[in-house]
Amino acid sequence: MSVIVYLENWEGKFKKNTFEAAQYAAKTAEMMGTEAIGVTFGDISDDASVIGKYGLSKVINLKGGDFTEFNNYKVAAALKDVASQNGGDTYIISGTFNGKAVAPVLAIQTEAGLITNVIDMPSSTSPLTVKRSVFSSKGLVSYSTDVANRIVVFIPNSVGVTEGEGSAEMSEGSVSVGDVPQSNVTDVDRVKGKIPLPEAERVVSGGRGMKGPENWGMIEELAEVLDAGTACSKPVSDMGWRPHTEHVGQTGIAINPDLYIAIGISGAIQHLAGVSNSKTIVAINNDAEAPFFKAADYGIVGDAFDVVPKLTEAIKKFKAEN
Ligand SMILES: Cc1cc2nc3c(=O)[nH]c(=O)nc-3n(C[C@H](O)[C@H](O)[C@H](O)COP(=O)(O)OP(=O)(O)OC[C@H]3O[C@@H](n4cnc5c(N)ncnc54)[C@H](O)[C@@H]3O)c2cc1C
Repeated sequence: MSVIVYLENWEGKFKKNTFEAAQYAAKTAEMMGTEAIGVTFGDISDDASVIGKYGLSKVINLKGGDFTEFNNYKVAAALKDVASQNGGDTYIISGTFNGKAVAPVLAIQTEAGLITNVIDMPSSTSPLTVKRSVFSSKGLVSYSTDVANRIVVFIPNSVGVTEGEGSAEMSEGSVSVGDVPQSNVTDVDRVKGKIPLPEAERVVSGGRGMKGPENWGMIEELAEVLDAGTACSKPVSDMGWRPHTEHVGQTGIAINPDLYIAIGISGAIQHLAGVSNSKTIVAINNDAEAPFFKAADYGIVGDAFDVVPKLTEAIKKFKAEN
């Protein structure tokens, strides 16, 4: 038995998600008394040895025509082949867009027990037992599988990363992926210069209380001083005030930042479904009865147009003095 971890890279670069997956796999392998092997695809421009700081010593790099474009069937087939070459029975995948596309295909290919939405390290590895978030984050369950192959898909930023010592060796591997279904990306509309929401450690979000798109400058300014991503409620993107890529909630993106600041958002259950996994929630609303205050760790009752510029200035001052 061994642990196989999908190490995603973005145009050859590793991000925090990759390190979190590496660390999750390394700790799971330690619990199982075995080794964890990372698998990454395509040309890597980053120094792969850095993965070792998160507990992995071995990374296999798969290159070639099969892996120049992302194809979830090919990635799944490759992970399965690496596992069969190395006695792998436990797969760790970060629940990114790509990770969520790979995991179910891999589950079918390997007849594995698939556990998604995991928010913590396993409490046991025999049988594999993990805590997962259910019903749009309104509940938690402990979930076990005793199937021979198992796949853990954890919610990004739910377990965090701690940098340690160590260095990983990356070697080129070869696998056979066989004939797999092909779906092609026909067009890419890239959002430039922004922190992608699923990876953001801090998010500043605006709702209908912002009155109109012309007022988003203060959301962006607060986001800039906090090095945060920007998000919005569904009506805001439906009205075209902000792009749909910023819509968070049950029907939008589910996020997991360390800090979520909700400005002029009422706190409807469908909105909370996508943001309530945030570690600290701050709500700013001029209605003291707004439901968001029940879900928030900190609340400011006040007019956003008065509070937000003052908050931005206070953070700027704090940063300048510290
Ligand atoms: C099937 C379904 C799925 C849905 N999915 C989602 C989803 O994924 N994401 C989502 O967000 N919504 C979703 N919704 C919509 C959701 O129910 C709410 O209607 C929506 O979240 C409300 O958006 P809001 O809080 O921006 O607007 P509002 O409900 O209009 O709230 C605006 C808030 O701003 C406050 N405010 C007004 N002026 C100021 C001011 N000057 N300063 C400070 N505060 C002020 C008000 O007090 C109010 O609380 C869904 C609904 C359905 C039925």
